[in-house]
Amino acid sequence: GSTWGYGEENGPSLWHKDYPVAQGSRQSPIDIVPSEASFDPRLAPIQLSYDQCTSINISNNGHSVVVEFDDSDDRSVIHGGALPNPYRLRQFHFHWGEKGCHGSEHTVAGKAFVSELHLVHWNAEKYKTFGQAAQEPDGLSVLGIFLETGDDHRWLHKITDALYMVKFKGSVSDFKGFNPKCLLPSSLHFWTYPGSLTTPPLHESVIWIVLKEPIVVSEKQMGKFRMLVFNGEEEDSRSRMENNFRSPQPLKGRKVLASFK
Ligand SMILES: NS(=O)(=O)c1ccc(C(=O)NCc2ccc(F)cc2)cc1
Ligand SMILES: [Zn+2]
Repeated sequence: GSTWGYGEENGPSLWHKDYPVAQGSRQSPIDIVPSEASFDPRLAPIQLSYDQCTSINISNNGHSVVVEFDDSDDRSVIHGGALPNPYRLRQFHFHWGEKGCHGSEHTVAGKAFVSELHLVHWNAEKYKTFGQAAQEPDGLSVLGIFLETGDDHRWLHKITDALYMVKFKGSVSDFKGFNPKCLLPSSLHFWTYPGSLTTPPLHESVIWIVLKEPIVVSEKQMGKFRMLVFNGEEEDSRSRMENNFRSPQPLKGRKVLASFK
């Protein structure tokens, strides 16, 4: 089909036809091999200054569920790691699999998790707009957090309770007062490497920061993500939103740095 997706006809293995950078030298996600990552003591700890963050809405963009933030000033930023300066929080979204299967994008020594949360930030100190930053090698930074199944996550229900309002592609709903700090694991130990957007246009503009420690959510909570659909309300093709992940891409000589021994 004309637009990209995760199906047989428009999925990741076909994206290179419209987006040749799909076969580039710094594509994401990757398989992170801890034993081959280099501990770098110069990496600053990750700091998330999200206390003044302003969430605006939650929406279904036909590929994932996205919570957007007001990024008109530096009220919510990430800094540390290998970042040259603070990067502004713009949105977060998830990637997940089907029931009982894996759905993360990054893997750790070949192990995939049930889902992966991406907190997307951009270098507003250097670039005027997100769109411009998204085309620059140091323009974006995405914080990746793995989700594994176990007990209910005490705060994730704030998101899963809102999913029924954005079942169909193109639906948007108010979503104010949500601080994603509640979705962080206890340790901010991370790996970092230069990569790309994991969906088209696949721009090679992301400094990835992937947390080692997953957060725990219940299978029931994950099930609520799977009641979303890729299609719009008026379309007759009904397809459950699941397996919206790209698989690991070639490392092509990149070095993965670790913030911990
Ligand atoms: N899964 S991920 O975290 O890697 C990811 C993050 C953001 C985007 C995005 O903003 N796309 C729209 C877009 C892309 C480039 C632009 F220039 C403008 C909008 C895509 C993928
Ligand atoms: Zn993502």
